[in-house]
Amino acid sequence: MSLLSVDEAIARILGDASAPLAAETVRLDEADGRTLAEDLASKRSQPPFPASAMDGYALRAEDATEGMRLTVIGTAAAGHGFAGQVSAGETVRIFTGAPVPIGADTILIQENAERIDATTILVREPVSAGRHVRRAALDFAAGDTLIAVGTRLGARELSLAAAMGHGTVPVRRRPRVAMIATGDELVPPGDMPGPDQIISSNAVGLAAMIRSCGGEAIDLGIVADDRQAIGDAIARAAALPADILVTIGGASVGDHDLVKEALVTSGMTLDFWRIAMRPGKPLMYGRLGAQRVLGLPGNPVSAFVCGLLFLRPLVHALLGHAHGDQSEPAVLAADIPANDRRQDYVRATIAAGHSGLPLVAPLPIQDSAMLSTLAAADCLLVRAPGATAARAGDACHIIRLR
Ligand SMILES: Nc1nc2c(c(=O)[nH]1)N[C@H]1C(S)=C(S)[C@@H](COP(=O)(O)OP(=O)(O)OC[C@H]3O[C@@H](n4cnc5c(N)ncnc54)[C@H](O)[C@@H]3O)O[C@H]1N2
Ligand code: MOO
Repeated sequence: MSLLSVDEAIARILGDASAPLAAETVRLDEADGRTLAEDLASKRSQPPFPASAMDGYALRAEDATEGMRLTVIGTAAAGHGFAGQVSAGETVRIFTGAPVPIGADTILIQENAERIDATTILVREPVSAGRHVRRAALDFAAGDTLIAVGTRLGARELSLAAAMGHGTVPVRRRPRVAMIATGDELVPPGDMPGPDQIISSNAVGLAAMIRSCGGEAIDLGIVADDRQAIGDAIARAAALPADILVTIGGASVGDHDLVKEALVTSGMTLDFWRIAMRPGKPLMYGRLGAQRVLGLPGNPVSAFVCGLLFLRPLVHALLGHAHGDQSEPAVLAADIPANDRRQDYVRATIAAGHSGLPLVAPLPIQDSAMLSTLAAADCLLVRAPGATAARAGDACHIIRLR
């Protein structure tokens, strides 16, 4: 049986998400992690006036010579400028952030001024022209485009947007991802499993992955391995305004693997099922109305790796981000055997290498049910289909997990 390659599967999924979701306007305090939908230009200049960077005295550069006595004619504080003008032999007491008064062009820091009496100071050290004055628009000017479309907004961009005069920003709508876990054996996290049962661990991890790449996760819970129950859950999901439906488990060939059949009965157009990948072979993709359907295998590591390789790029594509190769070069720390026809994603640890490249050691057991090794891994070592045996010191490629 010839299986679809990982690259072809990614291309098919992303080909179905060529247009990003619509934009919406959100308040800045709700915009953390959102993707900017338009270039953002500044509504104002910063600072809007020449501003003092220090506490001290505003004066004219030519008066800033050692031993000079100056008359203090007023005070300028942040938020309270001095209305008058500074002339020869005059100074204004000034504080950090205050507008530099007209006529003054230099700040003498207070450590270098001696207060002689209530209205006189002595310049103790000379200061060069323009010192400690932030010119108007030093940071940015009105009209400057400072944050590019497609930027994921974080702490730095949000502060900048606020300073630019924006109270709201246009962002891409968050891709909504509904999830259904299937399996008679599953109980929700926190519940005590009965005999023959295990805890449904995949959805909570996938939800975290979805949120961290900019999507919104809607967990529809656990559904029994029953045609009717799965069909009902699919109908509930299809009625939601979700962009992606993720099913977990029941994707393989066993008698209880009913998800594909239930989806097709519900009207899904199947694009592909099963790919040349380990873990993750039973991956499925299709369309159910407006929703893209990603059928993930139930094995916890398979579900996670398929989430990383297919769901994350899909969410990114709906946010308008270009898809790039997630892998990077590394060096093997151990000999590894030849690969078969499936692209392998091997859990591995990273040590610092002499060449500057990460030195990668595969973990000894690669069972796709083992979450402890997934959590212990620093990266996935990517092995191409048909790759020959490789030796310690050989080049390789990894996808970082941390
Ligand atoms: N005869 C064959 N058997 C299997 C094949 C095959 O090609 N021929 N493929 C294997 C591969 S590869 C995988 S991966 C699994 C995937 O199977 P399913 O997607 O049908 O998953 P399930 O059978 O429902 O579950 C597999 C395993 O994972 C556990 N599971 C399921 N859901 C969850 C969840 N939400 N949280 C935690 N664990 C979950 C489940 O209990 C099973 O242990 O099929 C192989 N079989
Ligand atoms: O290839 Mo399946 O995805 O575990 O192990």
